[in-house]
Amino acid sequence: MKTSSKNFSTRAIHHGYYPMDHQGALTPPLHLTSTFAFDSAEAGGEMFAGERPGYIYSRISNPTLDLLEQRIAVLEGAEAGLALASGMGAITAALWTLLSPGDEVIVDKTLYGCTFAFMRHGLSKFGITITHVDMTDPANLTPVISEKTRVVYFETPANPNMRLVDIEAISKISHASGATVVVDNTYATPYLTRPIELGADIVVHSATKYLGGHGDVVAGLLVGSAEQVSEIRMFGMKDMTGAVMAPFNAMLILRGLKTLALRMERHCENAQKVAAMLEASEGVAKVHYPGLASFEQHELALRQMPGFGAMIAFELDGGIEAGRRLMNRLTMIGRAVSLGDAESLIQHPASMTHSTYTAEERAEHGISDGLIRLSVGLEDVDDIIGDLAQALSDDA
Ligand SMILES: C/C=C(/N=C/c1c(COP(=O)(O)O)cnc(C)c1O)C(=O)O
Repeated sequence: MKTSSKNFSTRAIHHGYYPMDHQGALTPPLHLTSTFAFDSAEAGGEMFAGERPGYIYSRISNPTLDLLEQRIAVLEGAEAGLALASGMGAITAALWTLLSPGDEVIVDKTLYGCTFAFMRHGLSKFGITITHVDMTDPANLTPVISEKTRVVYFETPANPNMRLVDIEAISKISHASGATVVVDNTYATPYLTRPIELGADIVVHSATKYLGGHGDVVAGLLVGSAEQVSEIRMFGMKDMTGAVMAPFNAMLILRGLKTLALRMERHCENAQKVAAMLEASEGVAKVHYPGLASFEQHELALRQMPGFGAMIAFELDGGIEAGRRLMNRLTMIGRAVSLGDAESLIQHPASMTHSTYTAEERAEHGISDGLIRLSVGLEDVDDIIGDLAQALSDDA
């Protein structure tokens, strides 16, 4: 793996916190408070007016969340960050803030199921036009984007079929037309890709996944310019969604970030071996993993990702029935949605995470009925491979 951004782990562990400012406490204090007292009535009024810094109410800001927001911003190379209740909270708070009736959003052909539902069945109820473009070829964006395009949105790699989007190329075309580029960086994490450094404006995360990394919290994060983040905080989060992260969850994500680099190294190392084993296995029709030479966008993966992540999508010769048999035969790998946990997880997008798409929409958006999604965990890779091999063997 090529080196990631400089001092990534050191910043993930130390940035923004000095123990001697907190009675020497090595671990940052957990501010389990919903509200904050004011020195005086005047001070309170000045804080509400934005004339005096300070904390008012934890639906607006909280010291524990502040530290997490500073850390994710520095790791993503952004000016500012915002902690929210979930990935969907981050996505919806950003888009409710950026969009008004009559605006258009251009999205890639493949999105996580609930993001797709929010765009297609949520925003469209309020006069926002959603247009899907196959962004694997940036040239497809040029004829579609217009002065009405407020946001260009995509995931890279995309959940669940692993499509990559060239962040730099799409950002150039989007900015030439005055659109804001929002990238969902859940699959890659800032350890493998920093969209802001490649020209994107806003990055959103389901921190539930790799950033928390232990399957014990639902959370969201967002980074961007100080101005954009402040606007999303005070409008999209405080008023439009109320999607506030609990301080305890912020502490869990802060802890997850400390080992993110370590975990992504092992996740990637395991996934590369698992992808190679699947590709060589009888009964496996196709494996979609950016680190395989056979991956359609392998060249872009080499250019955009120093490591290829730990998500694999694959299809079996026997279609979904064989896929179900495989999943049901596994003894260690968990049959569960979500991803990025220490535990390896496997699921069937068409009937689970992407069941928000109709069958026609799935076909149109590159989510085949036979596709299986595997989140490669941190177990010993021989055990992951062994579980898959025994589950595949009875079908071979
Ligand atoms: C069950 C959840 C899955 N995903 C979620 C998800 C979200 C939404 O993130 P919250 O679940 O609201 O934290 C946003 N962006 C991406 C690329 C995601 O994969 C899943 O796929 O298995």
